[in-house]
Amino acid sequence: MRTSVVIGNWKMNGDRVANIKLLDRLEKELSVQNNCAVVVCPPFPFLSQVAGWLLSQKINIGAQNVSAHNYGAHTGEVCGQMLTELGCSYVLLGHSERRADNYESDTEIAAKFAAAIETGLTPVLCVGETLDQKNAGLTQSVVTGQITSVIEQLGISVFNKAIIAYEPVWAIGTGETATPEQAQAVHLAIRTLIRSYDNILADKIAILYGGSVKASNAKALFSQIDIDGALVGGAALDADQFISICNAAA
Ligand SMILES: O=C[C@H](O)COP(=O)(O)O
Repeated sequence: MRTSVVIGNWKMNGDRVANIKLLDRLEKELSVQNNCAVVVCPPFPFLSQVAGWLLSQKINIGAQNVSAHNYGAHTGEVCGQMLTELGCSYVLLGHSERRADNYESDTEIAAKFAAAIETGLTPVLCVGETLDQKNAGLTQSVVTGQITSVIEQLGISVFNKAIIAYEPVWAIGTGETATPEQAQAVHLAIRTLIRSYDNILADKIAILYGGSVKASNAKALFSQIDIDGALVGGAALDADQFISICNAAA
């Protein structure tokens, strides 16, 4: 039995007043179960505020990015040690918005993955195909390539302390969700890929779905055997929605 994980990616949203309103509701109303880890990933400037507010520790904190480097002359970067010092235990890596907006390559993502592991953060490796790739029948080869790139650079064992999030790019922020069956097929392919390297790890690793997850579709997605939770964007900013999604996963 794998532990479910629901991660709220706030992306570049929030302000100090709205954050408190949202966190206050989550702290009061989330009945976190042992079989479901809940994580929120605010923008860097709010990490300290969020860490100071979440005193019950039933909600974990993640960052949306990390530098591949340690301390030093890397202007504008934030290293893993700084994130752990602020209370982060997770970090999103390779989100499609960073792959597109910041031209992050698989090689760079693997370097960040290594830095995350070294500093005690749990990397959440985001993978997924664009609409053109989907229409060309390339979904599984794109996703396999993105994961294999990390395995080839770092070895399979780093995935013992990692999460994979399948996020079809065409479903992100569009309101269009992969059907539970479509998502399950890709999740199974990912687990089969991991199984080809390590059978025990394949049964253990959490594979999350992301892409327009909401209260109304969460239960059906989570009913699929290889969907272990969600990486939630827009709905993570709405307390009612996010709490419902967490309840559906628990
Ligand atoms: O990181 C979250 C994903 O990009 C999904 O975003 P969304 O739920 O707004 O579609």
